[in-house]
Amino acid sequence: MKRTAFIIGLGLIGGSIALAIRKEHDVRILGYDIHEEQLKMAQSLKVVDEACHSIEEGVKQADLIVFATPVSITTELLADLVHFEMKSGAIITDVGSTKRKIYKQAECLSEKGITFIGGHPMAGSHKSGVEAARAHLFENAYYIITPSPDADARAVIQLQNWLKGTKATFIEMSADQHDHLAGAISHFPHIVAASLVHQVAKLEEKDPLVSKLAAGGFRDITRIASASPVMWRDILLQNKDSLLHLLEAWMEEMGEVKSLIEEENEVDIFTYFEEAKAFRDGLPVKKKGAIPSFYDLYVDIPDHPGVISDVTGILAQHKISITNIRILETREDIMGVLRLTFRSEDDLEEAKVHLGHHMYDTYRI
Ligand SMILES: NC(=O)C1=CN([C@@H]2O[C@H](COP(=O)(O)OP(=O)(O)OC[C@H]3O[C@@H](n4cnc5c(N)ncnc54)[C@H](O)[C@@H]3O)[C@@H](O)[C@H]2O)C=CC1
Ligand SMILES: O=C(O)C(=O)Cc1ccc(O)cc1
Repeated sequence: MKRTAFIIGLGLIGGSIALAIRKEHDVRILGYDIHEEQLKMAQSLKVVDEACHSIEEGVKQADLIVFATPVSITTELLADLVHFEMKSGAIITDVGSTKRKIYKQAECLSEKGITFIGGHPMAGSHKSGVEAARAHLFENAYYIITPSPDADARAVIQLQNWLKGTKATFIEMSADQHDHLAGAISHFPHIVAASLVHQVAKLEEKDPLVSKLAAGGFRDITRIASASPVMWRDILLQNKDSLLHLLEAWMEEMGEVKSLIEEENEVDIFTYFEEAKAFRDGLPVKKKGAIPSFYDLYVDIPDHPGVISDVTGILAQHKISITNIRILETREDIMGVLRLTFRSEDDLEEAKVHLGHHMYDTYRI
């Protein structure tokens, strides 16, 4: 008899987890989503084998239960689990971007002998929905798990075995530490990205040219502002304390930057950027961390007709897929830069070698 996994919430992350589980296990995957069309789509994309019409229906059959709903919903749904029949030895986990409130809510499960181990794959995208789900979404990313101090070590290992198809690196920490760190490197940057977009949107009311000019750096730093507002509303509400501290610290720092500009303090303004650059340049690239797992390779390209098809042709010849391609700069008479995004570190390294053989200069940032 095949083991059964049950995924609740068949969006980007629930779908990607289901695909990653199937890659490594001969398993029956059940799914439930409150939105009928997501459920149907998940079935037609073969992300799940069977659709359940209620959470209770899936829970009683499952060896692994994964909550992949927005964090406020996960918190609510966990409370219902105590009323449901469950297989002995079943493991329950979640993928939410916040952990403290979910961990607190799950205490009522451990009191009943039900195993809950919280989790958060630290990779994803600004896209939503099962159509965007990919088995390799979490490859090389960190996958944080937040077991309670008295969690059964065997259950923690079993969970990692269930999820080994993610090819992520598991790391354990407390829910408090998770929220503190994720607040700084993931949640707070979303507030900043959204605020930058608001600032430009206000300016556009006075000068519509501004959004036409908003290219390059502005687009890069605000990409995450295109993510799901429901998901991010919930994250902010669930990590309120960490985010309020971060906001205070940020406003204080902006006050200091303001003074440096008012005083035209050349030395300290230079140092501000120099120190930020040194820290940013020193962030791990190969070992993917909190920064999501994008494999970007930059290629210097001469301004010459046919150069892009030459680059893509070399990759196609060696059967290397690219997930994204973008020309960052082309002006007359100067070299342009092409940004190629790959699915994995191996693809990127291989591309580097083959492009190098054809005299292309490549680098990572
Ligand atoms: N998007 C990302 O990059 C990442 C998201 N996460 C976390 O993963 C979780 C899911 O996010 P995504 O997959 O991106 O969102 P999504 O919007 O793609 O999927 C969420 C799914 O949950 C379903 N849902 C909502 N309420 C429900 C309910 N009451 N019962 C059953 N299903 C319900 C929705 O219909 C939707 O299909 C969130 O907790 C998020 O914090 C974690 C890592 C990365
Ligand atoms: O789109 C991006 O780069 C992200 O920031 C993805 C992301 C979103 C939420 C998470 O909890 C983890 C990763």
